[in-house]
Formats: sequence, structure tokens, C-alpha cells
Amino acid sequence: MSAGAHVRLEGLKLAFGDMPTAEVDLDVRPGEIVVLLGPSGCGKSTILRALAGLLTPTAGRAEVDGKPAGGADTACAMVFQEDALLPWRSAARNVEYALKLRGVPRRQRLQEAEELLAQVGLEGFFDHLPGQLSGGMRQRVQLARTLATRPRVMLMDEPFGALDAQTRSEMQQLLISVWRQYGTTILFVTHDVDEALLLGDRVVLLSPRPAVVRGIVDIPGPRRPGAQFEPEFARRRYEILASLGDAPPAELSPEGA
Ligand SMILES: Nc1ncnc2c1ncn2[C@@H]1O[C@H](COP(=O)(O)OP(=O)(O)OP(=O)(O)O)[C@@H](O)[C@H]1O
Repeated sequence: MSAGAHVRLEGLKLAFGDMPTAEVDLDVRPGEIVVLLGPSGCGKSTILRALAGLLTPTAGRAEVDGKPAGGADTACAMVFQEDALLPWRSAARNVEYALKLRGVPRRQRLQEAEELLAQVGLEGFFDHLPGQLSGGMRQRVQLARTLATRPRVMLMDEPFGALDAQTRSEMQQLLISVWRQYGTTILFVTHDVDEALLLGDRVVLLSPRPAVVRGIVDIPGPRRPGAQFEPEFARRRYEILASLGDAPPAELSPEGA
């Protein structure tokens, strides 16, 4: 059985005061990566926050394995663009802290923290403080710390948005390898169509606020570095760009678009 949870948004309505922000139906299979793409301010982060239990729906349901999202046993972890590491704790101590919250006995924590950091490519940096690490390395620590909580759903809000292109590509590949190992369900918000094409099993296209699902694009998934630039992705790219209002003229569309 997959370690990832089944996520279901059913008639989910979210609002700030009298401003409707999202009206969404979506079914995410266990272990699937679903990318949310839509115009700035449409309500993507709000949807993730509802799944993390940080917002209460005005109507409908957000469920994780059939239980209301946000409960202690639904094991959703949020990952943000800005890392939320404790600056006075070393990389290993940051990860250990998450293990402590999970109830891992003290004598096992350091070893498990170091194993997780090694897994994200940070051997040799266990004792570094966040301020002594690059942005990409801090995101690696954050990923290790997230894995330490054994999440069944990762809610990733533009996690790589602040990284340079090379580091971003490395982090995408790291996420893919971690996902292959753990089978976690992932909801991933991005503005980057290439990132969506590389990572997603499906890309959900959202309307301007209030976010409504306008379409869903299935993505073939070799997930090799650069796969998103291969010809079979051209039609999907066109479809996504057209939905975002950025499509090139129809006469330039790829064959079959
Ligand atoms: N705490 C809040 N109180 C009131 N309005 C809010 C609050 N948080 C977000 N909003 C509003 O809700 C709308 C959706 O915000 P949200 O952050 O979900 O959008 P987004 O699609 O993630 O945007 P972006 O792509 O720019 O990050 C925006 O108009 C925003 O101003």
C-alpha cells in the first residue's frame, strides 16, 4: 500500500469575510503529485492552508483519508518558499526537533536526523547553522525536517520559487527521488509551467479568484531531468499556457493542439 493519503476536496468553499476565495472539487489519489497552477492571488495558498487545517471552510469538505483535514492524525506537512528553520539550531538539531515532536526517543534522534540529512545530500553539514548554509541547502534541511514528521501528504507552496535555476532543478530531482522512496501524496503550488510539467501526474488549472477548477491536464511521467522539454509535452504546455491566458497564437500551436 502507498504511504500517501487520499485527499478529497468536495464542494469546498473558502472565504475571507465576504470575499469568496476558492470553490473547489478535487480528488487526489494516494501517492499522486498534483500541481496547482493559476493566476496570482487566485487562492492556491488558501487551498493548501485549508488542507493543513489552518482555515475552516465556509461550506463543503476537505478530507484526508476520509477524515476532516487538519486533525492530528491526518499527517499533512506544509513546505514553504521561505524556510522556517530555527536559526540558532544546527541542521541536525533542526531535524531532531521534528523527531522529538514525533516522539522518537532521545538516543535515536541524532542518528535518524543525520540519516535524513545524508539522504538529502547534506553529509558534512550536520553542525552548520541555517545562516551558514545556502538557500538550496536550507531547503534540503527543510525537506529532511519535513520527512522526519513522516507526512502522508506534503503541501508545498512554491517551495523552490526563490532558488536559482540550477539549484531549483537539483531540488526538483531530489523531491522526485524522495517521492519515489516514500510514496507521499503531494499538492504542489507553482507559477512555473516547466516545473508543473516535470513534477505533476496532473496539473490542475485554476481560474482567477475565487479559484475554481477550470481544467485538469494529465502529464505523462518519465520525470527525467529535462523531460518537460520533449515533444510529447508540447501540447500540454500549450493547453496550460492557453488556460493562463499566455498562449502563443493558434497558428503556432503544436500539431494536435
Ligand atoms: N488572511 C487573509 N485575510 C484576507 N484575505 C486574504 C488572506 N490571505 C489571503 N487573502 C486573499 O485571498 C486571495 C487568495 O490568496 P492566496 O494567497 O491563496 O493566493 P495565491 O493564488 O496563492 O497567490 P500567489 O500566486 O500570488 O501566491 C488573495 O486575494 C489574498 O489577498
